[in-house]
Amino acid sequence: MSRLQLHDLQLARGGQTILEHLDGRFQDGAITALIGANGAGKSTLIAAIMGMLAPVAGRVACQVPKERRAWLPQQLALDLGFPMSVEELIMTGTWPSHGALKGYGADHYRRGREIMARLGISDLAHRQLGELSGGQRQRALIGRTLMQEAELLLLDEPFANVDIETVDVLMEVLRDMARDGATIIVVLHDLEQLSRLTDDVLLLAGGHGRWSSPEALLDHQAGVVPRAPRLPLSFPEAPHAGTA
Ligand SMILES: Nc1ncnc2c1ncn2[C@@H]1O[C@H](COP(=O)(O)OP(=O)(O)OP(=O)(O)O)[C@@H](O)[C@H]1O
Repeated sequence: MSRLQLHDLQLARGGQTILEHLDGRFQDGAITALIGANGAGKSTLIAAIMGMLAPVAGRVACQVPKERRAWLPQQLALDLGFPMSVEELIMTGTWPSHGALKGYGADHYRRGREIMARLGISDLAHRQLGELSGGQRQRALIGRTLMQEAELLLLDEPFANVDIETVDVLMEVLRDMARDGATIIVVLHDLEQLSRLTDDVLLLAGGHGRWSSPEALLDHQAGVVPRAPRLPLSFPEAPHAGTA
């Protein structure tokens, strides 16, 4: 089953085509790695999937309701300087379905506490976001998507500037969300993380997309540079239009 499909998608930025003839299905309950060199078009594709960028041609078919779609940008892109506690942030996860003005019920608060316990941040509930470490902040942000009951989750380098223990916790939570049927797409640059976490790979290169498996990608990388720790090093040639 796939609730997110790309059909001959063409995307442009500033009048310049960035990606074209992009096809494929993201499987429900699977975690897909989105990889590619800087400027390959990863953020552009994410913007299109989130409905923030209209395609030049083709389409994104997404059956996940808007209130169940969540997008977690790179931490650096987030302004977390405004006064808000960890608990308050997590509770905002109810906004897309419940509205921002209705206030929260006892059930919401109970779920919020369960989520913080699961993420190991209960003792930080009343801490301001600006006073958190990178790992603590990322746990809180993932907590918000759990509160939202996100069924489509896009994450841009979620493990950057995050401690090893937090990486383990977050990977476990993401795997659980996928097991519950969520479609998860994660921009990654780290091969080890990719092989631990993901089921599928969508590689962007040369304006095209190519689907692969983590195993095939790792085999290819091992042949190119033994013990290569980081992506991107070299990618298999992306097929040209019509040959995919
Ligand atoms: N608003 C914009 N106007 C014009 N060009 C843009 C705009 N945003 C991005 N681009 C260009 O589109 C191309 C794809 O950018 P995109 O941010 O999607 O790549 P990326 O794969 O996410 O890169 P990175 O790994 O560096 O985040 C780049 O050449 C970039 O310079």
